[in-house]
Amino acid sequence: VPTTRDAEEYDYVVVGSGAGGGPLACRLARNGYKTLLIEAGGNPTGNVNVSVPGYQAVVTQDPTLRWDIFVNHYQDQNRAKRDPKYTYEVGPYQYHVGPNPPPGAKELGILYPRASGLGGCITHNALIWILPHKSDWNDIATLTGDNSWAATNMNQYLDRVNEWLPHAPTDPTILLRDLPLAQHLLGGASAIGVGPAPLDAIPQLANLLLQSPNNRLNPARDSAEGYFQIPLIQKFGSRVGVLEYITRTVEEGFPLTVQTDTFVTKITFDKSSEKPKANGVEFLQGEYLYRASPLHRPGYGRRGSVTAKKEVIISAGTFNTVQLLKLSGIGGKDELQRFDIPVVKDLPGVGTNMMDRYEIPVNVKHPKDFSILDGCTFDLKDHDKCLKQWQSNPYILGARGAYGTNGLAAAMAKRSDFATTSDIDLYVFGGPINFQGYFPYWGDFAVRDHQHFSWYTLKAHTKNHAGTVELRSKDPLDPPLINFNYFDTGTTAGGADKLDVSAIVQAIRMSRQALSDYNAYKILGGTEFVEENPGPEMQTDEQLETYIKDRAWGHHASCSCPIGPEDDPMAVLDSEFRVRGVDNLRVVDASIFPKIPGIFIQSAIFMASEKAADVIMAANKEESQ
Ligand SMILES: Cc1cc2nc3c(=O)[nH]c(=O)nc-3n(C[C@H](O)[C@H](O)[C@H](O)COP(=O)(O)OP(=O)(O)OC[C@H]3O[C@@H](n4cnc5c(N)ncnc54)[C@H](O)[C@@H]3O)c2cc1C
Repeated sequence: VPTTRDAEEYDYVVVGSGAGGGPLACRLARNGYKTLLIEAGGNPTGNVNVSVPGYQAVVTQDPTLRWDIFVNHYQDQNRAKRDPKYTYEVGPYQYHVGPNPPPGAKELGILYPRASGLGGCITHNALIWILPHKSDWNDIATLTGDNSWAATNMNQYLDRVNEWLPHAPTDPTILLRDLPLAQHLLGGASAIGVGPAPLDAIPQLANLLLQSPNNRLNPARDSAEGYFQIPLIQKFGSRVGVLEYITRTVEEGFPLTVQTDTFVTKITFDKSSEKPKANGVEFLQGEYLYRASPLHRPGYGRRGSVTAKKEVIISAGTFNTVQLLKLSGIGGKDELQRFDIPVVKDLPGVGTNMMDRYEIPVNVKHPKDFSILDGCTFDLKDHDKCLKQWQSNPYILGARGAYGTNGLAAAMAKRSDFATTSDIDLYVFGGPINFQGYFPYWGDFAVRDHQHFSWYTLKAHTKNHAGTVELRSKDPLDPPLINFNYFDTGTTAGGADKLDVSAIVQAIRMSRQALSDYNAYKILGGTEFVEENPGPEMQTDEQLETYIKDRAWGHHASCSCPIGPEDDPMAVLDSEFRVRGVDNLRVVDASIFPKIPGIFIQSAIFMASEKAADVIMAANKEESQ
C-alpha cells in the first residue's frame, strides 16, 4: 500500500470526535485555527437510530456505529462468569451470553458498548445531562496547584458548552398519561421523602418532575437530595449533540476539516532535539477498520499521514487514547519493550488509575403492559407506531410520545450513609424497561416486553481506581486488554471497596422502598408485580453484596491518562493537558481526570474540552509573542 503524505498542513490535528475531541476541534476552528479532526468511524448524520431518544438502548446495537469491546470486571474468569452477562464468541461477531456455552466457544468477558462515528459515544449514549460537582474541579486545582481548575473558574466553560448544546427534560405529560407508570414514579418520590398525598398525586408529581437536578443558582445543589426528571441532550425530542455541532462548524465555513473513516495508528515525533516533539499522525483510511467493529473485514485500509504545525491532540477515549499512546512509544517501558515498541517517553501511568461507576438494577415484572409503550417495537420498522408518532410531531415535544424520552423517567438523588464528602453519590432511575446492564443485544432484551419496570442505581464518586488498559498486541487494529479490577480485587485501602458496595446495598433497599411505597398509590390502578432481580430471597447485606459484586457494571470509564502534580511519577498529563516529557502533544477526553467526576460524565468532558481549547490557544499566543 503506498504511503501518502497529506498535502494540507494543519495547525492542530485532533484524533477522535467524541465528547473530548469534537467540541475542542470546533472551538479551535471557530477561532481561526486550521484544524483537522480525524475520526475512525463514519458520519451518522440522518441515522434515525441516533436521533430518537427512545432508541437509546437499541442504537448501541447499530452495526454501523458500534464497537464490541469486551472487558474484565475480574481477572479471575471463574469469578467473572458468575455474572449472567458474561459473553463468549461462537463465530465472527456472534455471541453466546451466560452459562453453558457451546463447545469451542471463546471467553470474551463483559461487553462495554462504544460508538465509533462522528460525535463518538455522544451519538449513542443515554442523553442524560447532569452537571459535575464543584468538588470535581476543586480537587484538580488542589492536586495540581493550578487554580484555573477551581469550580468558580470552570463555570465559564459550562456557559460555552451551553452556546452549542441544547438540553431539556422531557415533557412530564408524556409520562403521566400512563397511570401505573406514574404510580411507580410516586413510589420513588415517597421513598426519597417527597411523596404527595394520594388524592392529589398526579398534579403534585408533575410539579416535582419540573425540578432540575442542575440548578446552578442553588449553592447547596451538590448535596441536595431530591426527586428529579432528567434533562437530556435534545431539542424538541431529538438527540442533538456533538455531531450537529461539528456539522454546523464546517457548514458555517470555519477552517475545520473532518476526515471520517480514518483510523490513527501512530503519533509521529521529531526526535532531533532532546525533548521529542509530536508533529503528526499516521493512519489507515477505510470503513470499519478496527476489529471491534462487527463490519470489519480483514486486509484493507489505505495508509496515510498528516502533519500538525502546532500540536497533536489525542481524544480517542479512555481505552483508545491509551492504546494509541503506547503504540507510539509513550507508556511504561517494560510493557513497550515486551512488544518491541521503541520507547519515546517512559510514562508508567499511561493506562493505569482507570475508574468507572458501579450500576445495578432492581427489576420487577407486571402481568400487564405499560400503556406508554403501546405500539413501540423499537426496531425502526414500518410497524413501529411510536416511531410514526415521533416522526409526525417534530416540533411539539409533548406530542412526540414515548420516543421523545430516553425511557428513564425520573431519579431519586441521595447522599448515601457511606459517602465520604457532602456530595450526593447515588442516583436511582426509574423507567418501564428491563435494564440489567450490557451484553450483546442488551437493547432488544431491555424492551422485549412492556411489562417490566426497573429502579436502576448509579453509584457516583466511586473509590476504585485500579483499572488498567494494556496492549494485547502491537497491531493497532486489535482492541486492548481492559481490566477494571472490581471491588475487593481493586482499591481496598481505607475500606474503599466496602464503602462502594455498602452504598449500593443502601440504594437497593431504597429501590425496594419505592416499590413498597407504590402500594400507597393504588388509587392509580397499577397491577401487582413480582421482583425478578435481585429476587425476594436476597435480603441480607451479604446476599445483596454478592448480587452487586457478581452483576454490577459501568459505562463511564475514565481516568486512564490522569492529570497530576509534577512530582507524581504516575501522572500522565500536566494541568494543561500536556503529555509529560514530550512537546506538542495533549490528551483531551474522559481519560484525563484524576478522579471520576460527578454523576454523569459527558458534561464534565465537554467543560474540560472547552477549557483545553482556551489553554491551547493561550499557549499558542504566548509562543507567537
Ligand atoms: C451506552 C452508553 C450510554 C451512556 N450514557 C451517558 C449519558 O446518558 N450521559 C453521560 O453523561 N454519559 C453517558 N455515557 C458516557 C459518555 O458518552 C462517554 O463517557 C463520552 O462520550 C466519552 O467521551 P470521549 O471523548 O472520552 O470518548 P468517545 O466519545 O468514545 O469518543 C472517542 C472517539 O474517538 C474515535 N477513535 C478511537 N480511536 C481512534 C483512532 N485510533 N483513530 C481515530 N479515531 C479514533 C472513536 O471512534 C470515537 O468516536 C454513556 C456511554 C455509553 C457507552
